Amino acid sequence: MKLEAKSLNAFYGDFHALKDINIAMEEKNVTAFIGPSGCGKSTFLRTFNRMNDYIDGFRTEGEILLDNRDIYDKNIRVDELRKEVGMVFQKPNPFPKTIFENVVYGLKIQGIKKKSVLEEVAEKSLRQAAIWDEVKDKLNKSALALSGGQQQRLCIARALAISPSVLLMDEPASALDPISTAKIEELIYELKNEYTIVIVTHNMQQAGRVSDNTAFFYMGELVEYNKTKTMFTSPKDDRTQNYITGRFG
Ligand SMILES: Nc1ncnc2c1ncn2[C@@H]1O[C@H](COP(=O)(O)OP(=O)(O)OP(=O)(O)O)[C@@H](O)[C@H]1O
Repeated sequence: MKLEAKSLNAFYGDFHALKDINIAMEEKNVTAFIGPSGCGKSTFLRTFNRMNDYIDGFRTEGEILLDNRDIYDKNIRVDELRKEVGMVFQKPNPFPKTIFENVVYGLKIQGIKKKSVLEEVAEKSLRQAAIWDEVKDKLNKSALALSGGQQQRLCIARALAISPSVLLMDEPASALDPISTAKIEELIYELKNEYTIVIVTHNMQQAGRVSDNTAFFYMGELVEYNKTKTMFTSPKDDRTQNYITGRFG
């Protein structure tokens, strides 16, 4: 699915957090959002599944389009939207339930009860998230007993189980060790064959490794958006150059 923002402004009360953002992200591609702390990356990411709706005083102007549909239109059902646009957070957040119950959670909410269907989707999602071999013999054990890296892959499996088209990832590897991080990065690379992925990251090397395109944000503005290779070798804006060479942020 294609993701676009047109003249998007976002506010937390009086604070203008996103300023006239225009961007079109390609389908089945990985887009990385980079920029110094507080520049609006997470705010922008969360507009794509309307996670900011829960925040008092938050409002947007302009459009966020998912395959040309404005997701802030009043006819859009947010629960339907979230089936299309899955999200993985910075800290793994499995529910205090079994591994199996975690993966099938979204399906059960949708009213799917048939055991064979749940088992099939659980296996498929856990395989896609590259964690099946590690958990297949303990599906009925608590998810909280898994390592941090395993929990994060389980959360990715949980997001995939509802068959989204878009996967939003907010610093999905920042709480993980290098080996788990490498696994998540490989996984992102695999998943882009099927999903449109947007990842927020503070790690320039990671953006370079996993993304096709990169968007650099600074103080609520989208400063530069380009192919990742181009952005990292010949940034157009001085602010991008300073950031990617580690001069600030
Ligand atoms: N719930 C909120 N209420 C008020 N202001 C907020 C809220 N969440 C974020 N902000 C402000 O909006 C701006 C953008 O925050 P955001 O979390 O999107 O930045 P970020 O680039 O993702 O930062 P980081 O890299 O540190 O996670 C910041 O100035 C922040 O203080």
